[in-house]
Amino acid sequence: MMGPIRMLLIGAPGSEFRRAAELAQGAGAEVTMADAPAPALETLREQGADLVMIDVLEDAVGFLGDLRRERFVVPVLACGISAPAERAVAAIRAGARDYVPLPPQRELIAAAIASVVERQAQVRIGGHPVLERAMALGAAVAPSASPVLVTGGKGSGKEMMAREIHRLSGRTDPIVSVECAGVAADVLESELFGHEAGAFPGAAARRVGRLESARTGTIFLREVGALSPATQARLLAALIEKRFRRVGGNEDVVFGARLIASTSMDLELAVEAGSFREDLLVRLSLARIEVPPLTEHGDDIAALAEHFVEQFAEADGLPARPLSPAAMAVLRAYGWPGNIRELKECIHRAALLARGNRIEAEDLTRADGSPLEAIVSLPAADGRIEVDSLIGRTVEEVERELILGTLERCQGNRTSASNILGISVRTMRNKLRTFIEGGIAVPPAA
Ligand SMILES: Nc1ncnc2c1ncn2[C@@H]1O[C@H](COP(=O)(O)OP(=O)(O)OP(=O)(O)O)[C@@H](O)[C@H]1O
Repeated sequence: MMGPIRMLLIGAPGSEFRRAAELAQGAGAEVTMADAPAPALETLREQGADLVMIDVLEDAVGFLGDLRRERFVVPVLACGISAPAERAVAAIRAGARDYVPLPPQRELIAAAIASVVERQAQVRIGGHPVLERAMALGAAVAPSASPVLVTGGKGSGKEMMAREIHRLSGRTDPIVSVECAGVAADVLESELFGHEAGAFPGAAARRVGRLESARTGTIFLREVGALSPATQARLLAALIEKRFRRVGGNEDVVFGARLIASTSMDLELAVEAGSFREDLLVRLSLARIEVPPLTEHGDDIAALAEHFVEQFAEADGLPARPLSPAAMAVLRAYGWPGNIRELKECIHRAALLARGNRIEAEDLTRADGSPLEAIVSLPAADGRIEVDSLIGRTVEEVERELILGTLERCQGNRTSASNILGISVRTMRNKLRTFIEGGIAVPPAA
């Protein structure tokens, strides 16, 4: 079970607020209403929430301060009925993500929920054997209680894999996902293990952590390599003893959830560098699944791109615009260092920027705005290759130059170059070996 988004609405009950709750429920959220910040904090301590919305007529700034002091990590939206601008600004300054005017618009509430649901997206695209092999491994380990380490490049689909393993595990409690990178060590410790009243100066009351709220479901730790040494030690002890204590507590809490951790860093290197515990890595690595980079299942690019086009069109309430053949060729030829997430963001930008009734090659850009087209090398626009300059050369020569030229463009990256050329990495390696044996210089591997 994935579990619906838990949304907490804080404000005096009124028709606008009821409307916001109805819209949120309509968008798939499970809504809890609190008529003031104090009972809302109680709810957060006991059961947490995925998204909070607070009326700026309440003390939103004070509430955001309480969240910080009690080390909660939860996105907060401010809202209000023609509220004075300074109240909205103060809430944003105090850490609210955004301001939603009331009465609420369906799209705004849906977008707010979608930003949280993004992580829960269920539709999995792609049938390339390389990805299927990894998925089969995930399915094989799903029923066991053993921890799983999911490795792979940034944005390659590690969380997607974790959710798939959870889905196939048969566990009825939810999967709870925690981001470990970029969160202060003490905040993360409370987030994971909870704390008792008085554990630290801001700890006004007991708080249940995510390991506890996952019950017998799955706890997913994103970028586990970012855990502090103290939290690593606590986590290892919890895995061994199947129980833990809340921060500042002396009562044991049963740890019944299954742990799945992801990393895009090389944890063996982190062990060598002394920043990650070897005993924890050994325990996490009992079941290890490598999610392949997008270029290794390049045949899935078209289906993924079309899926994202439809997804964004639906979210914006617009008709989906197809990708032109030239745009598709650029997508296939690009190296995708940021993998599926980069592809998804690229399609999102293109869907917003495209002016015509198709998404064209020039609509595809990287996050810095540079056009993808300029980065990839493609045959002439009409799809035909300029042959005049090639006449007189042997097929073998042309093939060699094409391979070496592509490899150079890819800064030596064998996988990207093979994908662009439409050959397997093994064929690429064999060709390169022949070139080297023939005394021809080959760009070093990236
Ligand atoms: N097979 C797939 N089909 C459809 N969408 C996918 C697929 N794999 C990943 N995605 C989407 O791509 C994005 C990145 O995936 P995900 O968050 O699982 O990657 P990650 O490797 O965990 O990322 P990070 O390295 O940032 O932790 C998400 O929006 C996810 O929904």
